[in-house]
Amino acid sequence: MEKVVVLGAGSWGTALSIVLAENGHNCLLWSHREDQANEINHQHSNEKYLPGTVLPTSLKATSSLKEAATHGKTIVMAVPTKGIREVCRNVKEWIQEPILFVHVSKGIEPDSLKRISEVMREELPVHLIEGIVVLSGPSHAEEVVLKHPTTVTAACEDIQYAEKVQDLFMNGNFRVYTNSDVIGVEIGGALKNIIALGAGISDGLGYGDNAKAALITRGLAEIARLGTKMGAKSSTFSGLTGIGDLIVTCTSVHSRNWRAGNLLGKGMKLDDVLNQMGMVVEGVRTTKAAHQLSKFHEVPMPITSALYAVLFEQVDPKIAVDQLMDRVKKHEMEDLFEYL
Ligand SMILES: NC(=O)C1=CN([C@@H]2O[C@H](COP(=O)(O)OP(=O)(O)OC[C@H]3O[C@@H](n4cnc5c(N)ncnc54)[C@H](OP(=O)(O)O)[C@@H]3O)[C@@H](O)[C@H]2O)C=CC1
Ligand SMILES: O=C(CO)COP(=O)(O)O
Repeated sequence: MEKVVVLGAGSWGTALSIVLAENGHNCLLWSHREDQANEINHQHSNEKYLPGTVLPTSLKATSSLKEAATHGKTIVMAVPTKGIREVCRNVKEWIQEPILFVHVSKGIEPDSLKRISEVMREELPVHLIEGIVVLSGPSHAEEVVLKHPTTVTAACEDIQYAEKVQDLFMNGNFRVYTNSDVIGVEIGGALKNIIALGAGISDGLGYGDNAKAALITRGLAEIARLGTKMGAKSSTFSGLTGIGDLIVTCTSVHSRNWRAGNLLGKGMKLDDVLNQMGMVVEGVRTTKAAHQLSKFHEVPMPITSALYAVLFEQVDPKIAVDQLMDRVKKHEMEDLFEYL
């Protein structure tokens, strides 16, 4: 039994805390809202983020970051990308020994263009980091709490830390693989949200399965094109954190990115969509970051550019789709030519 703390009591932080608590670990879940920590401790529920889910009584919550930071030697960061820097800055004040950090957030920081593990290394003193592992894959919180079979990947350049995280989380319903390609796992997990927004828009416009299959397949091509340029292994994109997460996010009604895209496709304005969602829609900020990355690395990313135009330049979604279809002729495998 290990002592593990999870920072961030939204859907994913809570679902992962349940996995850890039910695996027999002493898991403490930190919420930045005292009322939510009280609800978890006394009602054994988190109605805003996982309605109807009964939390194990062994799962404890706190709103004290000091208590959380001194609970054990493993910290799972489960706040949205936008909150990672702030939480790292605040928690490091209380940490007293090297910590194995696990992050589960799927995004890229706009402007700095940093991946989450890079942001964490910028904010946390090196002597406080035992290792940083990214845990990612096709895994909607709503299905994890129902104990439906789920597979994810724990990635770290130093595979012993990925294996430690595999041991912590793995059980009969939650299968964890390991990988050493941190760049590929982080890029795949972050950029699939852009394509999921696009798939939602396509469905909202009333287009069918042909269009969605096209978005998933050509979306993967542009994610891999950028990712490999950034140093990822191309094989990672055919794994759980690449095509696996793309499939689940583009096809599931649980996906906040798909749902947000669907409302955009039906004509709702972005601000109204985000207000209505009430949960994080990572793909919006990541579209901005990926658009910047594609320019920086001079990698064509037509679907990302179309999404950028819809989200930030008020281009009508139908016109954006027409423009994607009207692009110049291409060979499907042109990316492979570079490697032949
Ligand atoms: N939900 C899922 O199925 C999965 C999510 N992920 C990823 O996990 C990350 C977290 O997502 P998820 O849990 O779903 O998001 P939610 O929107 O469900 O919850 C976010 C939680 O983080 C809290 N929070 C936001 N900003 C801060 C901050 N600065 N400091 C402290 N707490 C903060 C929110 O608090 P408040 O209530 O006050 O807003 C809320 O409790 C995302 O990057 C997402 O892509 C990955 C796999 C699956
Ligand atoms: O990453 C996820 C599933 O793997 C969750 O996706 P959403 O953030 O779109 O709900």
